[in-house]
Amino acid sequence: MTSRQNKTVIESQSLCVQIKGISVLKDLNFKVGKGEIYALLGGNGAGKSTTLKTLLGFNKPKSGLAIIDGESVGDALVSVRKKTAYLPENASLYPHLTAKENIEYFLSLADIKKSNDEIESAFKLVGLQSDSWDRQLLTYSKGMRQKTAIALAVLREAPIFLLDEPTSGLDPVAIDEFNQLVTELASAGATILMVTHDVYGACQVADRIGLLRRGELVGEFEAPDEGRIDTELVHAAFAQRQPNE
Ligand SMILES: Nc1ncnc2c1ncn2[C@@H]1O[C@H](COP(=O)(O)OP(=O)(O)OP(=O)(O)O)[C@@H](O)[C@H]1O
Repeated sequence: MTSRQNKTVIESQSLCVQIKGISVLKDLNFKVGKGEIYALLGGNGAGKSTTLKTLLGFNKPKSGLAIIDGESVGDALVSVRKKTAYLPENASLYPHLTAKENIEYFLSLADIKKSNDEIESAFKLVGLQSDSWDRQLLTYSKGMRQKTAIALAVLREAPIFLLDEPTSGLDPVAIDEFNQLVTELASAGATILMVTHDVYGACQVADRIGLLRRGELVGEFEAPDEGRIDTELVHAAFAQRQPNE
Protein backbone atom coordinates (compact mmCIF):
# COMPACT_ATOMS: atom_id res chain seq x y z
CA MET A 1 0.00 0.00 0.00
CA THR A 2 2.47 2.60 1.10
CA SER A 3 5.86 3.44 -0.28
CA ARG A 4 7.63 3.69 3.03
CA GLN A 5 11.06 3.08 1.60
CA ASN A 6 10.58 5.80 -1.00
CA LYS A 7 12.43 9.08 -0.93
CA THR A 8 11.28 11.85 1.36
CA VAL A 9 9.28 14.50 -0.49
CA ILE A 10 7.91 16.63 2.34
CA GLU A 11 9.90 17.29 5.47
CA SER A 12 9.39 19.39 8.54
CA GLN A 13 12.84 19.51 10.09
CA SER A 14 12.83 20.83 13.66
CA LEU A 15 10.43 23.58 12.62
CA CYS A 16 9.82 26.33 15.14
CA VAL A 17 7.31 28.99 14.13
CA GLN A 18 6.25 31.97 16.18
CA ILE A 19 3.21 34.09 15.42
CA LYS A 20 2.92 37.41 17.24
CA GLY A 21 5.52 36.26 19.74
CA ILE A 22 3.75 33.01 20.55
CA SER A 23 5.34 29.64 19.73
CA VAL A 24 2.87 27.88 17.45
CA LEU A 25 5.15 25.12 16.12
CA LYS A 26 7.74 23.74 18.52
CA ASP A 27 10.52 21.62 17.06
CA LEU A 28 8.16 19.87 14.66
CA ASN A 29 9.66 16.89 12.87
CA PHE A 30 7.96 14.62 10.35
CA LYS A 31 8.59 13.27 6.86
CA VAL A 32 6.30 12.19 4.06
CA GLY A 33 7.63 9.78 1.44
CA LYS A 34 6.80 9.71 -2.28
CA GLY A 35 3.48 8.01 -2.86
CA GLU A 36 2.48 8.26 0.78
CA ILE A 37 -0.67 9.69 2.35
CA TYR A 38 0.21 11.34 5.67
CA ALA A 39 -2.48 12.83 7.90
CA LEU A 40 -1.45 15.45 10.43
CA LEU A 41 -4.14 15.14 13.05
CA GLY A 42 -4.85 17.62 15.81
CA GLY A 43 -7.49 19.58 17.66
CA ASN A 44 -8.42 23.22 17.14
CA GLY A 45 -5.41 25.46 17.42
CA ALA A 46 -2.87 22.59 17.37
CA GLY A 47 -0.95 24.21 14.52
CA LYS A 48 -2.15 22.21 11.50
CA SER A 49 -2.86 25.14 9.17
CA THR A 50 0.31 26.85 10.35
CA THR A 51 2.28 23.77 9.33
CA LEU A 52 0.78 23.84 5.82
CA LYS A 53 1.36 27.57 5.48
CA THR A 54 4.97 27.14 6.56
CA LEU A 55 5.49 24.36 4.01
CA LEU A 56 4.08 26.75 1.39
CA GLY A 57 6.44 29.51 2.47
CA PHE A 58 3.78 31.86 3.88
CA ASN A 59 5.34 31.71 7.36
CA LYS A 60 9.03 32.16 7.94
CA PRO A 61 10.26 29.69 10.57
CA LYS A 62 12.15 31.05 13.56
CA SER A 63 14.38 28.01 13.21
CA GLY A 64 14.36 24.67 11.44
CA LEU A 65 13.58 23.94 7.81
CA ALA A 66 10.55 23.24 5.65
CA ILE A 67 11.78 21.04 2.80
CA ILE A 68 9.84 20.09 -0.33
CA ASP A 69 11.37 17.69 -2.82
CA GLY A 70 14.85 18.30 -1.47
CA GLU A 71 14.64 22.10 -1.57
CA SER A 72 14.34 24.43 1.37
CA VAL A 73 11.03 26.25 0.89
CA GLY A 74 12.51 29.61 1.88
CA ASP A 75 15.21 29.32 -0.81
CA ALA A 76 13.14 27.90 -3.66
CA LEU A 77 9.68 29.36 -3.34
CA VAL A 78 8.77 29.43 -7.04
CA SER A 79 9.95 25.92 -7.79
CA VAL A 80 8.27 24.54 -4.65
CA ARG A 81 4.93 26.20 -5.40
CA LYS A 82 4.99 24.88 -8.98
CA LYS A 83 5.25 21.31 -7.72
CA THR A 84 2.68 21.75 -4.99
CA ALA A 85 -1.10 21.77 -5.11
CA TYR A 86 -2.55 23.46 -2.04
CA LEU A 87 -6.23 22.92 -1.40
CA PRO A 88 -7.53 25.22 1.33
CA GLU A 89 -10.61 24.15 3.23
CA ASN A 90 -12.82 25.90 0.72
CA ALA A 91 -11.40 25.46 -2.76
CA SER A 92 -10.66 28.95 -4.09
CA LEU A 93 -12.18 28.91 -7.55
CA TYR A 94 -14.49 31.43 -9.24
CA PRO A 95 -18.18 30.77 -8.56
CA HIS A 96 -19.43 32.58 -11.67
CA LEU A 97 -17.22 30.60 -14.03
CA THR A 98 -17.99 27.05 -15.11
CA ALA A 99 -15.66 24.22 -14.12
CA LYS A 100 -14.09 24.26 -17.58
CA GLU A 101 -13.70 28.05 -17.56
CA ASN A 102 -12.09 27.91 -14.10
CA ILE A 103 -9.62 25.28 -15.26
CA GLU A 104 -8.81 27.20 -18.46
CA TYR A 105 -8.36 30.43 -16.52
CA PHE A 106 -6.05 28.99 -13.84
CA LEU A 107 -4.03 27.01 -16.38
CA SER A 108 -3.54 30.18 -18.46
CA LEU A 109 -2.29 32.00 -15.34
CA ALA A 110 0.27 29.22 -14.89
CA ASP A 111 1.09 29.39 -18.61
CA ILE A 112 0.10 25.76 -19.10
CA LYS A 113 -1.64 24.67 -22.31
CA LYS A 114 -3.99 21.69 -22.21
CA SER A 115 -6.43 20.51 -24.86
CA ASN A 116 -10.14 20.16 -24.25
CA ASP A 117 -9.67 16.36 -24.32
CA GLU A 118 -7.03 16.55 -21.60
CA ILE A 119 -9.27 18.72 -19.43
CA GLU A 120 -12.18 16.34 -19.89
CA SER A 121 -9.93 13.37 -19.07
CA ALA A 122 -8.95 15.08 -15.80
CA PHE A 123 -12.64 15.63 -14.95
CA LYS A 124 -13.30 11.96 -15.62
CA LEU A 125 -10.32 10.95 -13.49
CA VAL A 126 -11.62 12.86 -10.47
CA GLY A 127 -15.18 11.62 -11.03
CA LEU A 128 -16.83 14.91 -12.01
CA GLN A 129 -20.00 14.10 -13.95
CA SER A 130 -20.01 15.39 -17.54
CA ASP A 131 -23.34 17.20 -17.20
CA SER A 132 -21.73 19.57 -14.70
CA TRP A 133 -18.60 20.55 -16.65
CA ASP A 134 -20.27 23.61 -18.22
CA ARG A 135 -22.18 24.70 -15.13
CA GLN A 136 -21.16 27.67 -12.98
CA LEU A 137 -19.44 26.60 -9.79
CA LEU A 138 -22.01 28.42 -7.69
CA THR A 139 -24.32 25.50 -8.49
CA TYR A 140 -21.74 22.97 -7.23
CA SER A 141 -21.61 21.09 -3.94
CA LYS A 142 -18.43 21.33 -1.87
CA GLY A 143 -17.41 17.85 -3.04
CA MET A 144 -17.76 18.90 -6.69
CA ARG A 145 -15.72 22.07 -6.14
CA GLN A 146 -13.06 19.97 -4.50
CA LYS A 147 -12.99 17.56 -7.44
CA THR A 148 -12.57 20.55 -9.78
CA ALA A 149 -9.64 21.80 -7.69
CA ILE A 150 -8.05 18.34 -7.75
CA ALA A 151 -8.57 18.15 -11.54
CA LEU A 152 -6.69 21.45 -11.81
CA ALA A 153 -3.84 20.05 -9.70
CA VAL A 154 -3.72 16.96 -11.90
CA LEU A 155 -3.56 19.12 -15.05
CA ARG A 156 -0.82 21.26 -13.49
CA GLU A 157 1.00 17.95 -12.96
CA ALA A 158 1.69 18.95 -9.37
CA PRO A 159 3.00 15.80 -7.69
CA ILE A 160 2.64 17.11 -4.12
CA PHE A 161 -0.72 17.78 -2.48
CA LEU A 162 -1.24 19.80 0.69
CA LEU A 163 -4.86 19.46 1.79
CA ASP A 164 -6.46 21.48 4.58
CA GLU A 165 -9.43 19.66 6.19
CA PRO A 166 -10.32 18.06 2.84
CA THR A 167 -13.33 16.08 4.03
CA SER A 168 -14.99 18.58 6.35
CA GLY A 169 -18.50 19.31 5.15
CA LEU A 170 -18.58 16.35 2.74
CA ASP A 171 -21.30 13.70 2.98
CA PRO A 172 -20.25 10.04 3.49
CA VAL A 173 -20.47 9.20 -0.23
CA ALA A 174 -18.35 12.22 -1.16
CA ILE A 175 -15.86 11.24 1.57
CA ASP A 176 -15.56 7.73 0.11
CA GLU A 177 -15.06 9.19 -3.36
CA PHE A 178 -12.45 11.59 -2.01
CA ASN A 179 -10.60 8.79 -0.18
CA GLN A 180 -10.60 6.66 -3.31
CA LEU A 181 -9.30 9.56 -5.39
CA VAL A 182 -6.40 10.42 -3.07
CA THR A 183 -5.52 6.73 -2.78
CA GLU A 184 -5.38 6.50 -6.60
CA LEU A 185 -3.29 9.68 -6.82
CA ALA A 186 -0.86 8.32 -4.22
CA SER A 187 -0.65 4.95 -6.02
CA ALA A 188 0.26 6.89 -9.16
CA GLY A 189 3.15 8.51 -7.23
CA ALA A 190 1.65 11.67 -5.74
CA THR A 191 2.68 12.62 -2.20
CA ILE A 192 -0.18 13.73 -0.01
CA LEU A 193 -0.14 15.63 3.27
CA MET A 194 -3.56 16.33 4.72
CA VAL A 195 -4.37 18.10 7.95
CA THR A 196 -7.51 17.20 9.79
CA HIS A 197 -9.21 16.92 13.16
CA ASP A 198 -11.22 13.90 11.98
CA VAL A 199 -9.73 10.79 13.63
CA TYR A 200 -11.98 8.35 11.78
CA GLY A 201 -11.41 9.97 8.39
CA ALA A 202 -7.63 10.04 8.88
CA CYS A 203 -7.58 6.35 9.83
CA GLN A 204 -9.61 5.43 6.75
CA VAL A 205 -7.21 6.89 4.23
CA ALA A 206 -3.77 7.58 5.72
CA ASP A 207 -0.70 5.40 5.48
CA ARG A 208 0.64 7.25 8.48
CA ILE A 209 -0.82 9.69 11.00
CA GLY A 210 1.09 12.26 13.01
CA LEU A 211 -0.64 13.51 16.13
CA LEU A 212 -0.09 17.22 16.69
CA ARG A 213 -0.74 18.83 20.03
CA ARG A 214 0.08 22.48 20.75
CA GLY A 215 2.56 22.60 17.91
CA GLU A 216 4.38 19.42 18.90
CA LEU A 217 4.25 15.98 17.34
CA VAL A 218 3.23 13.72 20.21
CA GLY A 219 2.78 10.45 18.35
CA GLU A 220 2.89 8.68 14.99
CA PHE A 221 0.83 5.74 13.79
CA GLU A 222 1.46 3.57 10.77
CA ALA A 223 -0.95 1.37 8.84
CA PRO A 224 -0.13 -2.32 8.78
CA ASP A 225 0.81 -3.74 5.38
CA GLU A 226 -2.66 -4.77 4.31
CA GLY A 227 -4.87 -2.78 6.62
CA ARG A 228 -5.84 0.50 8.16
CA ILE A 229 -4.63 2.37 11.22
CA ASP A 230 -6.62 1.40 14.32
CA THR A 231 -9.17 4.16 14.95
CA GLU A 232 -9.57 3.36 18.65
CA LEU A 233 -5.86 3.57 19.29
CA VAL A 234 -5.60 6.97 17.61
CA HIS A 235 -8.77 8.23 19.25
CA ALA A 236 -7.45 7.29 22.70
CA ALA A 237 -4.20 9.16 22.04
CA PHE A 238 -6.06 12.14 20.58
CA ALA A 239 -8.36 12.32 23.60
CA GLN A 240 -5.47 12.50 26.08
CA ARG A 241 -5.70 16.26 26.36
CA GLN A 242 -3.73 18.28 28.82
CA PRO A 243 -5.75 19.74 31.73
CA ASN A 244 -5.63 23.32 30.41
CA GLU A 245 -6.40 22.46 26.75
N1 LIG B 1 -2.39 35.17 12.31
C1 LIG B 1 -2.47 34.73 13.56
N2 LIG B 1 -2.53 35.60 14.60
C2 LIG B 1 -2.56 35.17 15.87
N3 LIG B 1 -2.56 33.87 16.22
C3 LIG B 1 -2.52 32.97 15.26
C4 LIG B 1 -2.48 33.34 13.86
N4 LIG B 1 -2.42 32.20 13.13
C5 LIG B 1 -2.44 31.18 14.01
N5 LIG B 1 -2.49 31.63 15.27
C6 LIG B 1 -2.54 30.82 16.50
O1 LIG B 1 -1.69 29.71 16.30
C7 LIG B 1 -2.28 28.52 16.85
C8 LIG B 1 -2.37 27.46 15.76
O2 LIG B 1 -3.26 27.88 14.74
P1 LIG B 1 -3.61 26.98 13.50
O3 LIG B 1 -4.59 27.74 12.66
O4 LIG B 1 -2.36 26.52 12.84
O5 LIG B 1 -4.31 25.74 14.18
P2 LIG B 1 -5.15 24.55 13.54
O6 LIG B 1 -4.60 23.30 14.12
O7 LIG B 1 -5.15 24.66 12.05
O8 LIG B 1 -6.59 24.85 14.14
P3 LIG B 1 -8.07 24.66 13.55
O9 LIG B 1 -8.33 23.18 13.53
O10 LIG B 1 -8.90 25.35 14.57
O11 LIG B 1 -8.11 25.30 12.20
C9 LIG B 1 -3.62 28.94 17.41
O12 LIG B 1 -3.48 29.11 18.78
C10 LIG B 1 -3.92 30.24 16.71
O13 LIG B 1 -4.69 31.07 17.53
